[in-house]
Amino acid sequence: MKQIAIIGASGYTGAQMTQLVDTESQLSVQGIYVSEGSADKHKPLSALYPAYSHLPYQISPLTEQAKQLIIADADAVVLATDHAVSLELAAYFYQHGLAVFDLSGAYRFADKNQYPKWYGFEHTQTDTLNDAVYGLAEWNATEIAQSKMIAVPGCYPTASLLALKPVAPFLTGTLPVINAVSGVTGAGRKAQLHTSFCEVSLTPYGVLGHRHQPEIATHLGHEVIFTPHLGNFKRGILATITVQLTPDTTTQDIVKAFAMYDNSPLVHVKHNAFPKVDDVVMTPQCHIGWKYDENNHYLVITSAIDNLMKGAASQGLQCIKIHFDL
Ligand SMILES: NC(=O)C1=CN([C@@H]2O[C@H](COP(=O)(O)OP(=O)(O)OC[C@H]3O[C@@H](n4cnc5c(N)ncnc54)[C@H](OP(=O)(O)O)[C@@H]3O)[C@@H](O)[C@H]2O)C=CC1
Ligand SMILES: CC(=O)N[C@@H](CCC(=O)OP(=O)(O)O)C(=O)O
Repeated sequence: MKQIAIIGASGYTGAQMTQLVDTESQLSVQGIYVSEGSADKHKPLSALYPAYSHLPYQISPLTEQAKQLIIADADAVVLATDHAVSLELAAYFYQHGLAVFDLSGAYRFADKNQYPKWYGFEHTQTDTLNDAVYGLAEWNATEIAQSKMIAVPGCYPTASLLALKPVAPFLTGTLPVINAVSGVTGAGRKAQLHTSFCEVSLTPYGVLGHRHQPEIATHLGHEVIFTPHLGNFKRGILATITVQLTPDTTTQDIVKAFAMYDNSPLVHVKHNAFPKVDDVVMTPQCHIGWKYDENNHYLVITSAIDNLMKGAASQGLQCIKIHFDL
């Protein structure tokens, strides 16, 4: 039995992670935590999320004493916290010998020079960063098994990379264009004006400047144009990607490329049929649909995930299971 501590458990991804770990027979929740000064400390999780009334967990403040207890009792820590919070906590628990599964972006770039521009901080934890691997579960299982420092990918990068990586060998100099729409839970639980009910209306944001553009480009090995949109629904991401392939690429080449997912139970690929967000909401799955025009060599791929599941918590759980060989 592996003991998992979940930090940031009152937030959307942390609460989802708690529910997922609770259902696993070989995993146990060591404890669930928020910041020391949190308004939610000492509350039962079910007080925040009545849907989790069957879960017995009480939220604890992450005091010095709680950290010592985690180090003594837990095998792994899930960080469902803001990037700047994860930056410090990941290094702290990793250096104390625990496996760390960080849902934030604090360890997703190997190059520390990327962080000031995209995350607004200097990466001060270079020893831990050097050992970090990117937890794209279907692609990096060997690395995830071998390292105790796993940077779980972002939600948009997960949807985009699962769709694009199989066809990477056929890309040309023309940049793939990714248009993606996310549900509002993607922005987290804390109140913000732009995610309040009366303000949300389908719109692009972060145009030519979102931090997931370099994350996708880095882990694809090819520059991309990425435009995220906020949609007026709670959960889910739909990314539609248009890409020009080399002139000798055939439909059969693409069929073969996506066949790499034939043994991946969580990725479903269809030719000439496209997914809907509702097909994947509340599931750990990624659904991909594609169509190719052999005359102009343009491929359109659509990828759908639940941002809190395959885009965060359930991919984190996949990484935990790969890492501990469960
Ligand atoms: N939402 C999504 O779809 C996705 C989110 N992510 C990433 O996952 C992380 C969590 O996101 P999300 O769940 O949406 O965020 P939320 O804002 O919903 O939750 C953040 C959690 O962190 C806690 N927290 C804040 N400061 C500290 C601290 N110093 N110590 C311990 N706990 C702290 C908060 O509680 P309190 O403030 O009360 O202490 C809360 O429980 C972020 O890095 C995000 O970028 C990644 C993929 C998808
Ligand atoms: C709708 C919305 O606001 N989405 C978030 C992405 C959430 C996510 O994936 O966070 P990471 O940065 O940890 O990957 C955003 O665009 O910032």
